[in-house]
Amino acid sequence: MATRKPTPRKPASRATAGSRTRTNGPRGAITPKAPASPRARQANSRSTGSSESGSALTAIYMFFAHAVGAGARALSPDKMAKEDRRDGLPFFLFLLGIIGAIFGWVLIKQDWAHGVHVWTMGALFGRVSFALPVVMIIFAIYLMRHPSTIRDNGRIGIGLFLFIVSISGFFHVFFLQDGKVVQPYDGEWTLAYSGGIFGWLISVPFYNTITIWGTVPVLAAFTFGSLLIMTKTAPNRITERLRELATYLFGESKRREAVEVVEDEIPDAFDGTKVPWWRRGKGAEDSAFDSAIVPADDDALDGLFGDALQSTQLDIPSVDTANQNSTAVVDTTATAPITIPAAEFVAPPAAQVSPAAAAPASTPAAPRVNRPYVLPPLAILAPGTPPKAKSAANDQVVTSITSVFKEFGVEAAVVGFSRGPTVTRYEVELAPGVKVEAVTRLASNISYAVASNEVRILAPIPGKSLIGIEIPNTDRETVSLGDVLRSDVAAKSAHPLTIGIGKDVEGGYVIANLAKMPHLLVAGATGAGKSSFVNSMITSILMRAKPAEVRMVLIDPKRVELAAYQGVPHLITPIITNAKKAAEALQWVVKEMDMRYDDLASFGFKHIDDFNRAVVAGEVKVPEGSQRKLQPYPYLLVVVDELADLMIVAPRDVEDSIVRITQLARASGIHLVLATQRPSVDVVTGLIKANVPSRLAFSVTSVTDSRVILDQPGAEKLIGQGDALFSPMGTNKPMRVQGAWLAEAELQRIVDHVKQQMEPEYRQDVDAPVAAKNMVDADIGDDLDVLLQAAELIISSQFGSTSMLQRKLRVGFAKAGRLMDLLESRNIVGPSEGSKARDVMVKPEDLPMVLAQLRGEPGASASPAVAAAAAVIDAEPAASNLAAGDFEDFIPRENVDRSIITGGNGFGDDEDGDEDAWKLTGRQ
Ligand SMILES: Nc1ncnc2c1ncn2[C@@H]1O[C@H](COP(=O)(O)OP(=O)(O)OP(=O)(O)O)[C@@H](O)[C@H]1O
Repeated sequence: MATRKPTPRKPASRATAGSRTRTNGPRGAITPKAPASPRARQANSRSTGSSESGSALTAIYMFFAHAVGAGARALSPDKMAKEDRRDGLPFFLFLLGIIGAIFGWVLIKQDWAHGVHVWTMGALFGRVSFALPVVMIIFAIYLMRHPSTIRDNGRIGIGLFLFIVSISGFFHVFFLQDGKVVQPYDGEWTLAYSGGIFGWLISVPFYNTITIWGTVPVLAAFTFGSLLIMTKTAPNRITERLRELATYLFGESKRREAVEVVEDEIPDAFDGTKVPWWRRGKGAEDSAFDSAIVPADDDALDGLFGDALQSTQLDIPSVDTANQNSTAVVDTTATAPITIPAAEFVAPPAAQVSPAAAAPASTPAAPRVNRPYVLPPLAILAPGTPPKAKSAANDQVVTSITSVFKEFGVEAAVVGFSRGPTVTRYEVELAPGVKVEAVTRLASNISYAVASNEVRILAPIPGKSLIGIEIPNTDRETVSLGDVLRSDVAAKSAHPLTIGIGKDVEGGYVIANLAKMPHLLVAGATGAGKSSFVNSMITSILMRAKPAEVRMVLIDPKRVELAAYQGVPHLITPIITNAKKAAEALQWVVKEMDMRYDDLASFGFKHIDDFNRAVVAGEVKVPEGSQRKLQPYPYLLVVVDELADLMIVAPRDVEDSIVRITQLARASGIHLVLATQRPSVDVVTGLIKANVPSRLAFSVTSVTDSRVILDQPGAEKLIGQGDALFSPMGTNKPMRVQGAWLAEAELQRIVDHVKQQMEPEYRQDVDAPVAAKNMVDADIGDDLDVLLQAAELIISSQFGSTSMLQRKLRVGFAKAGRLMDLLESRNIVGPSEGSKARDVMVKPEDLPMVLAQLRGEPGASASPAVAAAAAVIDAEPAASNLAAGDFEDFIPRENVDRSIITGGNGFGDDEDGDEDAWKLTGRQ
């Protein structure tokens, strides 16, 4: 066994000290960005000079760390953005491993080197220490390749440590000295050749009580447990995991294929490709659906080991800039996303069919895409202007405010400020007994002193006993969407509807979860930054969500704002640019919502997330005999870029649809974003406002507009170009944010990326539920019966005369003229030719079909003549509205109000009453 040797103390203490300094290096280096609080920043800047040499060392250290990290990632299939690297700590482990190998292996014959080894790792872990360099290097490489999975890496680290300690325990009970278990007082050399301190700690309590016969099973249980922790395996899934491991190592056996079809249908990625379980948690932080791919499993593990991350997320925005330089408006608890196993959006059954018994015909199995859907890399987005903690202008403003207080004899002082990208908030403290109004009254004097008419006073700053004076920066900073999405808060939020909003006044990132809003009203004057926000929002979703997770309906009556997104696979219909069709699309959304609710009700779920989770877990069973294959529903995001345009065309319908969607859609995973540059009461009606609880106000021209959006003044004081007040549901004090900016080139790159991944699959089935209902055109109104008679008369007689209609149908001249107009608008008769009878365009054999069409019956297909005529009519709006594309597939033809096409006045054509061609025939 081990022989005692002289203790080489010096090398050991040197090594320890070295370790300590190195540990500090990388930790400091990987701390994200500067703290947000101004005082902290000032403190930082004071200490900057003295730590210059330290930062040079850190830079050198990080240079080598990144070089090794790059080597570790060279063969990895996953490419990583520069900003996502976390090489500092893993490099430290790597260095330890190399040093351990040098001392423990290469220089083992040198007494001094051997001594160093014994006094460090040897004394701690015993004989296992000889294997530790390999373990450390492999773990370091793993960490370099998987930096974002902090939660998983922590778990694996704990499991690995327990594993090593358990093995040390084995060594400790089997490598005895003089037949006895080694004790610490036997010295380091003896410990090093047994199980070390850790081996002693874990084994001796058992050895002394239950002898070696009891200790070995206990140590085996620890070892086994550590493997379960490392591999994230709940005890009830061990056999399944072993089978998966066998599959991964040796491929799928034919016998298994037959048995485990169901399991194969729970894929990890969008396209259904399977990923070994130990990598499933990988996407937990950045891809919602990955995190819950095996929900039952995760729950079991979370129950065992806790899940601090999920349980600590809050419902309402939390401002924690001092700690993380980020403001989270994120909540993923209630609407925790689920895994969508199938690639495609699958239509629910028709509304009138009992959802549980719906036929599979309405839910066609979409073709499975073989290629995995890859989200765009964050590196595609450029960084913004580096934030400044302060500038000379800030000191100047502090002096100006202080002199105003002095001049007016107000006992108050500026005690600090926090500089945001657009404005700086100066914090003013009042002397005891001084009224808050003493400062608020001075608003215009302060404006005058700082030469800015956009001074906003907060009395008090929410959460602080201080008055805030917000004054625009003369040197604004651009907040890039890339920086916002790369922030820690964004990385931690797994929800696919999490979007980057921008930065707050303290320089913290503001991230929001659309699912929690659950609907958003965005308003602001023209040029204030509304469209830029809508772009950032949609791009955030393209960056973070796969089409199977989020689908979108984009309504862009202005035709240019959202055109860039045409063809992205998240769309369920081409971008809608026609206001009338947009109103109809909203009605379709209401139907989709109703169908989702039918499903929720019939399967007994309250929220679509619960339903989806249950579908993924295979817990939802369709009734006996039903062929329906259940699929999870993606979130549906409906974006209206100019609400005013819709409200002009069909105010009642649009308002009805919006109100219905906003009242109910939350639980069905449907979320609405309404943007307008006309925040007046006729556009943002009381009903709409009452049901859209989250608001984002950009600069507006009047205080009235501000009240319409936020129910309070403030937005009129904003300075435009993305400066906004954000009031998510549940907050009464809006927070000031600078919206994230996205350059057109970046947007184009992202759109190109997602378009390359997948073709859009526009909904083809939407006609089905609507077509089942008779849809009489609005312009026919109550005249359907008489119009049918008129059509029958004219088509069967092949004689298009208004007089004939007057006589045969016993209607007045005006009514007969209107009927003729209606028939002309449907291309049943030709245009008026003075006193001559009109041409009849439809043959008698097509009469039944034409009557069915007029009745709005489902399935009524047009005759070739009518179809050709209809095509000409349809070509008119399509030609002027190319982006509407295939929207006819989306809204059934029967639903289109053709009165806008006819241009008829409703009172007959140019028939002048003396048209009497009918009389000429001599018929009665
Ligand atoms: N977040 C931002 N950061 C920096 N500049 C911005 C930001 N948002 C908007 N801007 C600037 O303001 C200009 C107008 O923005 P945007 O087109 O979004 O306004 P809008 O409110 O949509 O106007 P409109 O209603 O006329 O379309 C942009 O061209 C850009 O220069």
